[in-house]
Amino acid sequence: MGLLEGKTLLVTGGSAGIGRATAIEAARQGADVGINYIGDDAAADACLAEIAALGRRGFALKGDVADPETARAFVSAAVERLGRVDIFVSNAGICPFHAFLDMPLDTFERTMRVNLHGAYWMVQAAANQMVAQGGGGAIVAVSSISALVGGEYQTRYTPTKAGVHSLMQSAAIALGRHGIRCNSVMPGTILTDINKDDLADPEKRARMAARIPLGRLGDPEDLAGPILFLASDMARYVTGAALLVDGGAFVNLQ
Ligand SMILES: NC(=O)C1=CN([C@@H]2O[C@H](COP(=O)(O)OP(=O)(O)OC[C@H]3O[C@@H](n4cnc5c(N)ncnc54)[C@H](OP(=O)(O)O)[C@@H]3O)[C@@H](O)[C@H]2O)C=CC1
Ligand SMILES: C[C@H](O)[C@@H]1OC(=O)[C@H](O)[C@@H]1O
Repeated sequence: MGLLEGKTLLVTGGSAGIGRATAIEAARQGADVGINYIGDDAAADACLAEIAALGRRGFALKGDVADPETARAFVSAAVERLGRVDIFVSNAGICPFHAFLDMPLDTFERTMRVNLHGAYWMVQAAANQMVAQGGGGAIVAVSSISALVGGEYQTRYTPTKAGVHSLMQSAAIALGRHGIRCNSVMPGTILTDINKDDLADPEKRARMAARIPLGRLGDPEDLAGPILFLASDMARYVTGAALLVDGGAFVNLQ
């Protein structure tokens, strides 16, 4: 029997990278799965096909997480298609690399709106559904090692990841009385589309890899287990926690 047998799980940014790996592993573990994405219809369809091949129900909702209306639509679609929301994974995010001193206003605002505002409205919509249906629930947000350490070209990104971590801590307090647990994962450097341009520089890629005691950059599938553990009943007494999933990069000072 799978870890998530009989549960329903929603994940934002489920068409690619960490969200996609999480969606597919959740289906493998017995969950029905709804994914949100913003643009890549073919990738969303491919993910749904994998969920169906695992014998689970799935649906996709296209929409921008920065728009609070997308959160309401995603949760409504989940109730209509899957009946309820047991687990919510807030994952969608962007990271346009740019220098600090000439940061364009629109790059700053877009990153805040997608990564932080988007997580806030999505988590609130999912929590309202969990409270209304009863029986508790689990919320996992994808924060980052970047909540704890900086990046020269990530000055509008790292505060959003610290904000997501903080949101899970406060939501854990607000929702504990409803039996809803809220935790975050903090990935290190994971090979996905979000950083393929940045890591195309072989020198930077080698420098990032050299910092990792486990000897390699991460793959999206490395996150699925930790996310789904926190989402599962095996973590029933864990809330307000943050789990680094970075191959040991953070602790490697010297
Ligand atoms: N990769 C890494 O090294 C790390 C990533 N993270 C975090 O992990 C999360 C996932 O990143 P990752 O898997 O690498 O990224 P990817 O670029 O591989 O995937 C991003 C996903 O989010 C979707 N998406 C992007 N913008 C929006 C939006 N405005 N509304 C709805 N969906 C959106 C994309 O949809 P579509 O396919 O349609 O474009 C896609 O499904 C992010 O929050 C990121 O900050 C944290 C630490 C490290
Ligand atoms: C996109 C970056 O490569 C990635 O994003 C994060 O949150 C990590 O800290 C990496 O810098």
